[in-house]
Amino acid sequence: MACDGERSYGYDDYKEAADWLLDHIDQKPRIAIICGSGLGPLANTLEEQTVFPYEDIPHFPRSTVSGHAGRLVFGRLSGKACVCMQGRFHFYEGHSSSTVTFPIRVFFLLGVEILIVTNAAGGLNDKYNVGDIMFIKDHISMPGLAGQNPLRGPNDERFGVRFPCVSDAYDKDLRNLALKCAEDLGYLDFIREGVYCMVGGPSYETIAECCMLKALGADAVGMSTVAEVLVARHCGLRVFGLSLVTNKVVVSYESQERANHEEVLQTSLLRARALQELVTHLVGRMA
Ligand SMILES: O=P(O)(O)O[C@@H]1C[C@H](O)[C@@H](CO)O1
Ligand SMILES: Nc1nc2[nH]cnc2c(=O)[nH]1
Repeated sequence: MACDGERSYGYDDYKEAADWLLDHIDQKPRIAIICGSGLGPLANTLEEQTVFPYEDIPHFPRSTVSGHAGRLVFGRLSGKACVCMQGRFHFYEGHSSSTVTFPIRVFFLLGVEILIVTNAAGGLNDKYNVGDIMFIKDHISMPGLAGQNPLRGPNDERFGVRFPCVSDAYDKDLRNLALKCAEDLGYLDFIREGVYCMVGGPSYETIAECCMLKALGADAVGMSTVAEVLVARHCGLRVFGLSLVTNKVVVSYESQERANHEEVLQTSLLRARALQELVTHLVGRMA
């Protein structure tokens, strides 16, 4: 697939995609879930499914990463109308930030009010173990700090304001509800709360970069999520985010460990069930 690094979309593109979907679904979803690397099986648990490959939806981008199927799955989770992205878009695939976040504005136009984002991430915090689930309380955007903010460019007031505040990007009430769900499920041993740092990828971090990110206060590092969250907050969606810690980053020059995508996918498989149960429970308890 050609690199679309300069691609941007206008209101009519989002609207066409949303109207096409509305013509093909029975019920509008209130909750959207983005499945991270290897976390796609969550979408398979939806009941009364209607599935659309991305290529069938007007203007929808294509997913190119292993572990990302490339389908929108509509259906019911815990009785609530949801839509799941089975496969997301990343900058490292060559997509523009407009492409990466295209689905979010489509969800907004569908009437979605809550976004659940999941990702696979490397653990920076020394206390974290592989398989831990970190509820995201805040983020650091390395691309954003360098000017690659998805809201850069002309602002469309139909989506949101020019200068959105993001000190409350990750909804505290949703996080507290998720903590209660984790407690009910007996998962507290592997639940954490921390700061996600987004880097551009696709190369994993050098040892010096990992040491720097730790010093900056990040607990986990990954290559997604932040752009989606910024665009979601811009248009007023409430956000709950979680990272599955699929590997521990390497911080010693003596270490023989090497970050690799296979380990990421394997760990995702091991925690797939717990993640599904947690998200299902959380959606069930949302007002
Ligand atoms: O889509 P996510 O953020 O879960 O994917 C992570 C980051 C990279 O795409 C990949 C690295 O292994 O996993
Ligand atoms: N950047 C980055 N992304 C990841 N996704 C899963 N593990 C990692 C990691 O160690 N670093």
